[in-house]
Amino acid sequence: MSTPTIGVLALQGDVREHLVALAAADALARPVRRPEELAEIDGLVIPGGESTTMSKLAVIFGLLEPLRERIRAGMPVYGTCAGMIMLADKLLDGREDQETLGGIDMIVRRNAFGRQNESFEAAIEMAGIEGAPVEGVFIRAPWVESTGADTEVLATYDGHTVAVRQGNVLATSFHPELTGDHRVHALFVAMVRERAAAGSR
Ligand SMILES: NC(=O)CC[C@H](N)C(=O)O
Repeated sequence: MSTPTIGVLALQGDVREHLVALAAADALARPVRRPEELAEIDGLVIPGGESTTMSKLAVIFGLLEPLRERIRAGMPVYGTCAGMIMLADKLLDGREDQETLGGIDMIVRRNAFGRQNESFEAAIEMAGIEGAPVEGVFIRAPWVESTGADTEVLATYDGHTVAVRQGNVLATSFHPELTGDHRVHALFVAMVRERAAAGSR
């Protein structure tokens, strides 16, 4: 496959950092704000930021249903922090009217680490990432409270699940886009390539 095009949901949050990390991991990266733009991408990153705002803007921009549809149809998606929250089938401690896209059979607790410690860094051993542990940057981060049978736990910290994958959907509580280490983005770009290769077979 030629270089995959990967969108970064650009409603709110640390969009620019993801664009840089994706480009470093050999993808064509572009911001996505409008439903029409979904037709042009092979995969999508949902950045960190504030999930309540992102959810509100996704409704206003008419993106909620189109995004849900693409995820159901198998488009690879990677969510960091607020992005992980957006990918949860079920959410705890969300705002009452907060919508998620879903995509991973898991229950995510919003601001779970935040209650203990607003932000911190920790070395994270993550399945699928070779070599040294990933530097996990946690900022008012969620954790995964429980997962369904088809959801793979890729990493834990302090007994809590902080990285998961279900099929084509990947999520981390932490922010690899802030560290200059592009291995997690490279893992996601490989998922996008695999999916595209399977589709063209
Ligand atoms: N760094 C982050 O993305 C924080 C997530 C934020 N606490 C939320 O609920 O959306």
